[in-house]
Amino acid sequence: MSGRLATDYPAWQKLQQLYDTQRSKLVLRDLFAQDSQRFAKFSREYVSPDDSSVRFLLDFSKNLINEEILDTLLQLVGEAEVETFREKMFAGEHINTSEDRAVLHVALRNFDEWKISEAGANEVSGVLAHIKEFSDAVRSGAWKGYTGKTINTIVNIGIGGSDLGPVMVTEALKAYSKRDLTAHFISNIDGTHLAETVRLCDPETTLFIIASKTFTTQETITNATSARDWFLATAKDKAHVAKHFVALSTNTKAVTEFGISEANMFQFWDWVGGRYSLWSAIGLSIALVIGYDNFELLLKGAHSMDKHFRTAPLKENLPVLLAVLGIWYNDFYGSQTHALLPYDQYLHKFADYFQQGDMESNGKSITKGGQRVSYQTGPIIWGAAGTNGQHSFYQLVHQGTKLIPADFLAPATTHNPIAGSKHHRILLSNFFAQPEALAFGKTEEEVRKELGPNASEPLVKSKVFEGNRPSNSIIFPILDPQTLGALIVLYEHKIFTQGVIWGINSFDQMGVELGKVLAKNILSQLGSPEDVTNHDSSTAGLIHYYQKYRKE
Ligand SMILES: O=P(O)(O)OC[C@H]1O[C@H](O)[C@@H](O)[C@@H](O)[C@@H]1O
Repeated sequence: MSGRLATDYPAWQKLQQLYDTQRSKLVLRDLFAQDSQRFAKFSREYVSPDDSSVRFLLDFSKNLINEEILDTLLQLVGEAEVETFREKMFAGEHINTSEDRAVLHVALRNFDEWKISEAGANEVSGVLAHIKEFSDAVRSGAWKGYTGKTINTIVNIGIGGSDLGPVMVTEALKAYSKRDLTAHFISNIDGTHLAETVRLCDPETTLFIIASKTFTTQETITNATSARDWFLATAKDKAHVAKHFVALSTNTKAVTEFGISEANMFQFWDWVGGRYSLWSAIGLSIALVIGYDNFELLLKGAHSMDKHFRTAPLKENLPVLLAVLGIWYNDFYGSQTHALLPYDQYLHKFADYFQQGDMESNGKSITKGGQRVSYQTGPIIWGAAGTNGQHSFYQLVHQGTKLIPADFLAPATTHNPIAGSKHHRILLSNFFAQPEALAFGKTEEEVRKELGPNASEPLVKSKVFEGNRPSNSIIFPILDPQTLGALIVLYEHKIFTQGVIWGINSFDQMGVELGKVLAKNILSQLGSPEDVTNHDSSTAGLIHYYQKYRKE
């Protein structure tokens, strides 16, 4: 029910009891030793309901759970009415209550399969056709710049959801990219980002894509204006802007005021949240880089996971399973963070992407009913591609004082089988070894045996790995567009499920709005020290120091 506190559910109380009474028995070494069927019980294979070549294995057996705990976690999903809310989302009900909006990113990849009556949902295929037509024209060379040259560079200017999805996906699917089309992404308002990027561009062959749902975001509009100035410094005539600037937005008025014609605007709708927008017109840069057909496959893979989420029983439902495992650590073990650790260089932006996806969605402390929650909500999401992380932060994950649940992801087959796939075998041996080491550690006895009788006590102790650190492992045949689509949606619906259980609105971002307003106020006071008013002494002191030393 909207606004209910998670602690009100009987299953929540039972989970607390289970945690209190069974925690000491939840030792992975013992759990595996006692049950030869543990892997079979706690792993599931996802096979796309639309294309059986798209599949992956989720192994969640290395979690601190038993069947009773899993059943109770799933009971919680039932009591929180996740399935009812899920149907409300798919039906286009306004589940984003604070903004009175539908949450329909699922409609963007629906290919008219499910009937969705919300205004705009029937326009999706038209925008996809526009994306296809335009991306084909640029990629084939038919679209020319103002001097008749072919476009060989695209620059996406956007921030947050209008940047991270395209960045992550174009990196993830680089193996499918058109290698003679270079893609850059400018997001930061720091002029360095723009300056260093345009150094690499030729105005005659560069296409700027201004990506902003609202078309009012200060960073994006400022960057877009400066990019246009840079372009016009060479092109001179404003009429040439039409061949080099397109916009992705819901705000036609602001786009045309900026000087981009409606014909070069790709629409989407207010029911697409920024962090869920890569499936919309915001994905234009993806279609340009990997081609429209591959973009469509990405959407198809996403839709298949929507279907799975909508139809699979809770116990088989992968987003639901990931969600409840997360809740178990976040709310009962007190874990503050969750690591995403892809063993695939192409996925090196995956954790960055879900940092926004998860933390902007579930970083809330007020329920939909307006009550302050008395429990933990969204975790801190972080991570890096393996094996790099192993040589930086894994030490703490293995032997530090914190419990850090982690998801390991890897492809069975690499796109780059160099040295006869030797690299990939080494990579994957690490992908298998790390969860194993985290789960089972190394006992004092094992260390003593290894070091011999003369080893000092402190050395022995320092080499003990307590183990019992939980993880999920996800392994898929190869990172292709459909699989990537499915993996992204796996996490999207995990986030959705958790948000419903916590009773929060996962689809607004009021915390981001405050920062924007405050910065605008300060910007108007930066001129001279007398203008700096209504601040605490710290903020005023910092601004004064800046005013003293700036050179412009
Ligand atoms: O696409 P826009 O409107 O420029 O917004 C960019 C970003 O702005 C804010 O940070 C938030 O609202 C994000 O969710 C959004 O993705």
